[in-house]
Amino acid sequence: MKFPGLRKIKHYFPVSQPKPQLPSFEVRPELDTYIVGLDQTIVDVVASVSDEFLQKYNIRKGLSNLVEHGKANLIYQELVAQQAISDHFAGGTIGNTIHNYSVLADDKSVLLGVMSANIALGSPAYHYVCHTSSKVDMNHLQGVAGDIGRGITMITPDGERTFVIDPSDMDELSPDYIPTDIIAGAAAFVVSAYPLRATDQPIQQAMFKALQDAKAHNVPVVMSLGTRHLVEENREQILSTIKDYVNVLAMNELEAEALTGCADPLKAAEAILDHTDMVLITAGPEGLYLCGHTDDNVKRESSNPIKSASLADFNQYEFSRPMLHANCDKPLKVYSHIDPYLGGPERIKNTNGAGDGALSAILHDMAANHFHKQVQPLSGKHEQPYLAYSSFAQICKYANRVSYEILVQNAPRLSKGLPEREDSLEEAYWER
Ligand SMILES: Nc1ncnc2c1ncn2[C@@H]1O[C@H](COP(=O)(O)OP(=O)(O)OP(=O)(O)O)[C@@H](O)[C@H]1O
Ligand SMILES: Nc1nc2c(ncn2[C@@H]2O[C@H](CO)[C@@H](O)[C@H]2O)c(=O)[nH]1
Repeated sequence: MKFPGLRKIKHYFPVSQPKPQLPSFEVRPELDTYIVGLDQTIVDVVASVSDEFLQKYNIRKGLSNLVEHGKANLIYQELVAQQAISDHFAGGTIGNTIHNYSVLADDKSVLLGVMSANIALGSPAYHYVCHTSSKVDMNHLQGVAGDIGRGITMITPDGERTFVIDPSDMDELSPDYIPTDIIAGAAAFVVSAYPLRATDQPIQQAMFKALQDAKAHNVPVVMSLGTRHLVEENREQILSTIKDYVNVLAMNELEAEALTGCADPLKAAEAILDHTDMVLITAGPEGLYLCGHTDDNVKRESSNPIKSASLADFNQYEFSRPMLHANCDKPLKVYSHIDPYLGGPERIKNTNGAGDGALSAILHDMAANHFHKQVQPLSGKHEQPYLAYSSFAQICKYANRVSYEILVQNAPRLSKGLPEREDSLEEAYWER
């Protein structure tokens, strides 16, 4: 607006400066750096159980078991009677990932999924909202009449977690609730393979609409595989989805084996890189692998000890930065591995979400690159269209560190960021 006439003293409001931006929790695509996640909205009901309890209900240990409502209720009631339930946490593999991203990056993300339209105190939806970062924008969720999903998370004495999923309305997400403009402006779009087992449910179409939007707007697509038997049972569909849409694929070593037939994570990564650009394989006490592509012209040699396993000298170029295969003149496969941070915690409270934590660190690095490119487009860091801000080796360290933080707490979601001194994507800190 033009100022109405001149005044002797200062203008009453600035006319030449842009209107100051008021803070907003809602993501504004043209102003914010953010990632978007699509998920089945699930609350984790955490309970301690014995191995016999799992056998009694014929539940496959270590996996995510989809069961019908009646059986889930029976299990839930028995756990209540045994006073075995310790707490309710917000869950969902992608919900966890974007929450953790928002905590790490101290920045916004958008959750696409369903939410109970009327939230009663103590309901699954109530617990979900209470335990989600305020930086996760939930304005685009679809209201539903019923409950969100309930994931009974059973922790056996060895610290392993096993899920029984009661879906309720979690798969009702309709393609009408996929905001193309929000996806188009994102630094990354992240989804899991879980909706692929929701046969004939609206969430599958919603997921493919979101994938198409991301692809159409060159937004990197990140997919996590969920759980081993999901991959075994939907292998062909998962493979074709990866080939058509996915740039970064995350999984644990069991899921990698189910997908490729290779029990060896390096060999599995090598095979998967024929279909996608970058791959994260977490391997529990063996640490994690981050593998991908870089252009031969910009490859950088590692100064770490060079390792050989099923691939000789596999980490030779781990100081390179990840690129999309399509952006490389001469694509080179790059492999990096790291052992658990400090050898792993002395006592693991539970492993639930450790893999999701690693993925959120990768997303943070990718979003940091997107942000840096927006504010410093001429920087030497963007001479090539890199996929992430840091090198493979550096991202490994960060991802590993975040997993450790999840292992030493009781929940799959970070309640706070890393200690301030470590809150850094810079290589310098980690070298000390
Ligand atoms: N027993 C362990 N000892 C040391 N570190 C561990 C252990 N288990 C997990 N980690 C760390 O956590 C990371 C991720 O663990 P894991 O491979 O168990 O993930 P995941 O199976 O995908 O988990 P989730 O599906 O619950 O998110 C590992 O790469 C490693 O750094
Ligand atoms: N979206 C989704 N998340 C799941 C499923 N089963 C387990 N999880 C989540 O996986 C997380 C740990 O990786 C937990 O917080 C669970 O809520 C599922 O079927 N769908």
